[in-house]
Amino acid sequence: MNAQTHTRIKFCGMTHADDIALACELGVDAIGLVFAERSSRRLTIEQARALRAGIAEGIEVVALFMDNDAATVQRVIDAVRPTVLQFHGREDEAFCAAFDMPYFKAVAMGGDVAADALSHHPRAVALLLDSHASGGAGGTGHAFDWSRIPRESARPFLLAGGLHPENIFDAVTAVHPWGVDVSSGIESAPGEKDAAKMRRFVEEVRRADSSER
Ligand SMILES: O=C(O)c1ccccc1N[C@@H]1O[C@H](COP(=O)(O)O)[C@@H](O)[C@H]1O
Repeated sequence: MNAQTHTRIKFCGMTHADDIALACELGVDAIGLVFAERSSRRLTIEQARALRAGIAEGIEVVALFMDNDAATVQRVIDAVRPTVLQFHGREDEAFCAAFDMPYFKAVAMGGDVAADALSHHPRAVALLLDSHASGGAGGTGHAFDWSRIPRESARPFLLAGGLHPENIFDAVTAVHPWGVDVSSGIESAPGEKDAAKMRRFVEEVRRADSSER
């Protein structure tokens, strides 16, 4: 039995104000804005500032970076005012912690997973387990083998990678993550969120939460 009754939900790669309004209405916990250079969901600072204005109070605003330089990260912090940073590349702990903000750090679960992978980045608020191999890029849209998640980890983690409305119930009931993070699984095309998928994703997480009580 899982003591946690509310799995946190992060919708990532939001690019349109009306999708953000729906995400807020659906009660997600966090909204991700992407600044990774090679992403089809990448925003300019001006776009992100406009979208940020539509994010309801109390919802975490997560700025996602992948090996961006420190000056870019600081510019985004100053202009967009995220509440959490997410580092999805090869950033080391000193880099991630230098901005003096809460952060999520992506851990590559797709290749050889080091036995102590979940003990890295002790200052991260949560680790984010994604399906890319070490050194590769995240946001692949593919799931990894969830049985690779070390059972003894006491760290909070967000499950990510290839989640969608059809597999999220199984994911939550099998893995009991602190939170889940989804991008392509609630889209109709890269960067284009799908309202029906967004709704079903949230419903399925809440159905899994109820079944755990
Ligand atoms: O969303 C992106 O475009 C992205 C770009 C570069 C690195 C990570 C990215 N997104 C994150 O990737 C995972 C999994 O995404 P998906 O659901 O499999 O599409 C998730 O943590 C996103 O935040």
